[in-house]
Amino acid sequence: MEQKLMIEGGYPLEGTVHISGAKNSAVALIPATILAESQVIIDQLPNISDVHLLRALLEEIGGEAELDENNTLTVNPEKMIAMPLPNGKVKKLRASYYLMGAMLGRFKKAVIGLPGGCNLGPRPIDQHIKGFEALGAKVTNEQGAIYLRADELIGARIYLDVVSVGATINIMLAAVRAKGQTIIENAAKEPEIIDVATLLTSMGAKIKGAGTDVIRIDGVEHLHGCRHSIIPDRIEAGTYMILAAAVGQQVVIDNVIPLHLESLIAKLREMGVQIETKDDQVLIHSSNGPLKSVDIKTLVYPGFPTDLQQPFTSLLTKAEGTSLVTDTIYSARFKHIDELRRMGANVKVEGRSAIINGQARLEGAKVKASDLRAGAALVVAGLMAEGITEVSGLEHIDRGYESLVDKLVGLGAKIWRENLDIEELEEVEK
Ligand SMILES: CC(=O)N[C@H]1[C@@H](OP(=O)(O)OP(=O)(O)OC[C@H]2O[C@@H](n3ccc(=O)[nH]c3=O)[C@H](O)[C@@H]2O)O[C@H](CO)[C@@H](O)[C@@H]1O
Ligand SMILES: C=C(OP(=O)(O)O)C(=O)O
Repeated sequence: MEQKLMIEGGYPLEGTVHISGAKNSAVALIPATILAESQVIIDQLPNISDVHLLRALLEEIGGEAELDENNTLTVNPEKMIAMPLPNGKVKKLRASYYLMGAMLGRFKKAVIGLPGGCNLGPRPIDQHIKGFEALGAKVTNEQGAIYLRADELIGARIYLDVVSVGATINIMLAAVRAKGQTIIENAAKEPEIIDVATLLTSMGAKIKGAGTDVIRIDGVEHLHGCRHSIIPDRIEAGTYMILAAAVGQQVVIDNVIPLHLESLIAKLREMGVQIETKDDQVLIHSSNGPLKSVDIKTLVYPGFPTDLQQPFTSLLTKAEGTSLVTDTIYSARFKHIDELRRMGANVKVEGRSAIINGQARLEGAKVKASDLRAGAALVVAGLMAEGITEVSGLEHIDRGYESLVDKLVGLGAKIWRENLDIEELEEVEK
């Protein structure tokens, strides 16, 4: 049954919230297991729909993949085959494109339907394809599916024209099984890339420089099983930090790597939020006075993450003064703005920027999450607003936030799920 989120705003948050494993790592680590020749175990995966879909995709290609109640995934990749996946589950998430690199690496061929995921405007994969071609693959697009074939993969020097997390990881997945050395120049430096490189290295791959903008990979003939523990989700952690800054009294964000969130911490401090960092915790204290407006520009890591732009915009509706939010990664990532306006926010979008006039009095409304982080933005707004906010489009939020309701209830929020009524179901089906 389709559901909606109900939020009664105005209750302060207090307590500790535990952060799950990183979605944007998980969605690459799971396809990476295809490359091994024996059992791979990944601990602490987030319990989210993207993980369930990818687990099921591993079974579709003949693997054994079991997720237990502790969110540990055990994959036996031995019986996997190069099954074409032109349609179906691959269309439901963006990260299914990692099956291209992993299957190309292992089987030297793959057929993968063009990926889905959040609709943030165009999400090209030309740099992934450029990389696969440089390694010797023939790549064609036939009726919405990408066909990849190679007699053999041979290491190459690949310069990325745009810094891309997806292309960096995908090329790495194929290159670990290529002959000779691959050098990825202008690589992305996100922590999730280091996490994937750590898993591959535990499997026997030879990778140097992950986390810098030049990655060197010496291909190997065999990759073996291993056990890996995923990094914490910096975007989930950042979302709770924003929530705590918006409506928190004293909130401890537990299981986080503060270094991964330096850009957000700096911006929150600039707004007047009091933050303490420990080894694996961030503490947010309620601010003494009103929050100050700030400008943000999303950039590749270690810049301000595009995935936190939307929830951060909700927080800025509360700040004193005018803020400017510019998304240089996804210039159309502003579908949450109309919904925030319905709740009383004074925001307008001009080109790739949103201009936010602060100190708005938000009021509960019926709103729709158009994508994952738009959903997070509406949860922040709903908790700040007076009255009840109803958020539909929950399937987007469930792609990326494990136990959102339970975690927020644990902090004292009034939030619950309800089934959609018949009229709302008809509206969804239109
Ligand atoms: C650099 C960056 O912030 N990446 C974010 C991006 O990753 P995601 O992997 O989706 O995007 P990429 O990092 O690959 O893309 C970064 C930029 O390069 C462009 N591009 C990408 C690949 C390509 O072949 N051609 C091309 O032009 C994209 O349109 C985008 O403007 O969204 C994810 C989900 O929201 C985030 O978790 C990532 O942190
Ligand atoms: C947009 C996101 O996810 P995806 O790229 O998987 O759609 C996200 O994590 O914010």
